[in-house]
Amino acid sequence: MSSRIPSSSQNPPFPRDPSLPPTLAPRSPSSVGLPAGSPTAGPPPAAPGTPRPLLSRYGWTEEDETAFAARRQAGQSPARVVRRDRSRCSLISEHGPCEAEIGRDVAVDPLLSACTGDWVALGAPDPRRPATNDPASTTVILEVLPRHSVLVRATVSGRSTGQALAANIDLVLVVAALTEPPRMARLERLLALAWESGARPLIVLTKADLAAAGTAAHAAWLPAAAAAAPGVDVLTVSATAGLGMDELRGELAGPGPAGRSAVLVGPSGVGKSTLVNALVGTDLLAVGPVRASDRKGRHTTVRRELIALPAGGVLIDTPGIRGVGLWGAGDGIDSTFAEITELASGCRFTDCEHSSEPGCAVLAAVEDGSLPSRRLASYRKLQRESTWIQARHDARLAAEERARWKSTHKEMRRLYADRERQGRYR
Ligand SMILES: Nc1nc2c(ncn2[C@@H]2O[C@H](COP(=O)(O)OP(=O)(O)OP(=O)(O)O)[C@@H](O)[C@H]2O)c(=O)[nH]1
Ligand SMILES: [Zn+2]
Repeated sequence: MSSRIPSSSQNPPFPRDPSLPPTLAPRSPSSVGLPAGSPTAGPPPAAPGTPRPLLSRYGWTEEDETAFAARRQAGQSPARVVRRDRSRCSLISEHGPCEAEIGRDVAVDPLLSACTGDWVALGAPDPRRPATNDPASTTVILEVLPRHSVLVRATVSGRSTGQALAANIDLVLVVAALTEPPRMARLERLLALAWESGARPLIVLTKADLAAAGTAAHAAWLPAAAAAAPGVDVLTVSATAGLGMDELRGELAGPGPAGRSAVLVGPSGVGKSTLVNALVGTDLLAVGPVRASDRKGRHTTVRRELIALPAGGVLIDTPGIRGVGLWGAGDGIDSTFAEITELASGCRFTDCEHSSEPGCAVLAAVEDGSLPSRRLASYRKLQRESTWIQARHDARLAAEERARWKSTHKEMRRLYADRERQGRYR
């Protein structure tokens, strides 16, 4: 069996979600209960405070339901984004999978627009919009509900804005292989990103069957993890041998009925896909049943990026998360380097950069050996990177502002010219 999850470019069939009842085929959006042009249409309102059984497997809580009560009254229904495409999303609604277009009131900023893991309000589209034959246009994402956490990356291309990759996550699984020597700087970068998201990082050391406790590789890792991530839990697992997997399942299932939502980050080859497959079970790549109506398989939707796990909890695995850069990770860096942040409060100058300033408590700690100089160097490097990305972002905002003014001026000049002409020829 291959341990690899297909990439979206391979366009595999929509994998069946093992958490769904076998009879629950994906429905057309109209079966989500929201016929077009009928703003009050929708599923019968639930008693406030009653979570929907299917959505609760995806993390919807009673508190969420209570907060949604007014929207329910207005005929809207909640859903979670399973995958974001250009102008639409694949979602899990309380009746099963569906698709919906992103409404015109949803922000276009990639930082704020719907991303995998977002909870959204579904409703009927704007009645002023021309009707189409596209079934996804009969249900629209009216709003992205407030997030409790979001993993953001700097966009890789020319545009220097942040891009939300995964929302409403509770855990960031920072994955590394015990068979490779610890790479501290990489670990610290991923931890900064994790803290910045608002979720809790958990270090997962894979391939324990190849580097069992007592071996040199194993022995190097635990102190390294403790030094790079003070206070962060470390789990040692082997997906292939089943070691430590129950603990991991327990972490994902969490204490409550809704489970935890987790994303995986880590370099290529450390065993993320193998981990996903082991957690999800072999069902992940199975093709759904053939539709009775037209005997067609479900070939429309590509890879699902948010999966409810059979043992509880939700796993988010989007291609974009695998190579993340930092974005505005100032607080995340401070959490990752908590001991430096604490030392810095003892520096003489509040804007101390801990490079050569007199009275620098951080440099003093390096001097007396209580702070490894490697740790300070890593901190500085991440700070520089984060500052650079922020500056690039600010520069882009300034350029956009200038462009807006330019076009406003042009428009005003045109208006004046028009008026002048009209005056002249009146
Ligand atoms: N022995 C052993 N091999 C493993 C384990 N987990 C993964 N592997 C192997 O490690 C290799 C890489 O695993 P993947 O799951 O593809 O790694 P990945 O992190 O998903 O890599 P990318 O998809 O490139 O990001 C594969 O050959 C796996 O079979 C494990 O627990 N034990
Ligand atoms: Zn200092």
